[in-house]
Amino acid sequence: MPVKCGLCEKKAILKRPKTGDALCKDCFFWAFEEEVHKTIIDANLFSPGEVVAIGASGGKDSTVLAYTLKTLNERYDYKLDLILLSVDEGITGYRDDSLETVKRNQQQYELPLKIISYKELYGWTMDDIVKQVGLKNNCTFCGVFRRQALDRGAMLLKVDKIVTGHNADDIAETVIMNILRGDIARLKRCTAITTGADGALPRCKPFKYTYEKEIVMYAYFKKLDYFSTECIYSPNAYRGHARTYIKDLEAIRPSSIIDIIHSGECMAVKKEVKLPVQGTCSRCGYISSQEVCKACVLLEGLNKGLPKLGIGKPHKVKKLEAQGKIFTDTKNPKFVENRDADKGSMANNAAALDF
Ligand SMILES: Nc1ncnc2c1ncn2[C@@H]1O[C@H](COP(=O)(O)OP(=O)(O)OP(=O)(O)O)[C@@H](O)[C@H]1O
Repeated sequence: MPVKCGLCEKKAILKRPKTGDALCKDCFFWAFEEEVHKTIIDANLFSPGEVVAIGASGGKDSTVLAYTLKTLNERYDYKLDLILLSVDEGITGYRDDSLETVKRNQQQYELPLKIISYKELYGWTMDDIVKQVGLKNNCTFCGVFRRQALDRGAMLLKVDKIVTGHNADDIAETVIMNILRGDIARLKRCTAITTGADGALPRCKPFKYTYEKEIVMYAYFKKLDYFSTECIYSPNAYRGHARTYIKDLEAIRPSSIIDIIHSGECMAVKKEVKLPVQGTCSRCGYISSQEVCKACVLLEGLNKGLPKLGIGKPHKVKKLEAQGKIFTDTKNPKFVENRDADKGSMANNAAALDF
């Protein structure tokens, strides 16, 4: 006998990975969207009239996020101005193709789109960077630059908030990775649904409690147009291990993903523990817990042919500084000379974008 939908009389066509409920297509869409709505309302993510940039990579998560936010904005009259914001990292055969998907999404969802590139911001594409640094550490450059590029693009657009498609699996992976690395500062903030509310642009994750498998199912049954190829420059190996571990746990007990997020939320850091203090980068003005932000250090390394600069701990940067190989003190006239000589330096490129 066919299994009936748990919410209506229709035939069930799927079993929800998160709850195990048998549902028909329409009830699944409804349950999925309502859970995201509940997350948004419970966390008070948006206020009427806000301009919200959706970090759009063309992948499944951000495509489903754009579609769901547009649907909910209309259904519940959030009164948000939604904009798609894409970062072009300059990865031939990967990002150029996924950006074509975003351009189609722009037409399909009738949302404005802004594309900002590493080349215009930093003077380097990821293709150039990989040629110089090789495959091993390129994810560090890409991750640091993308984070900042999204903020810079959002500031250009004068938006109030950025939303990204980070889902429950991503957050659970990050909790595990931060535990394994003993990174208390990141552990403390990685489960927050909104970050950066205290200074820079707030960044929200409406899919914080949404399972990746359900996002894939939603995209599949809604026949959404998304790009599904992995980045050609090697997936982040360390995250890959955490991902496999989470998937194994999920297979044994689906609630593991939410349980790990809840555990992360419940962890408290003792008052005595010294945590990095958020300030601003003395070079580019971007938020940083160091005198010079990671993006500027990485960029300086690239421009000086020292690509390993900034990979690893800040004390290594201090050592190079002591040896006179780099200058991170903006008040030091020697540094200014060096910075001005840099081809495509952050300062020059940021100025071109009116930052
Ligand atoms: N190039 C980009 N431009 C704009 N936003 C991006 C870009 N890359 C990632 N993001 C944002 O960061 C989120 C997490 O990115 P991640 O690289 O982990 O990819 P993902 O989990 O495969 O997500 P997606 O399926 O949306 O690509 C994305 O959902 C998106 O909102």
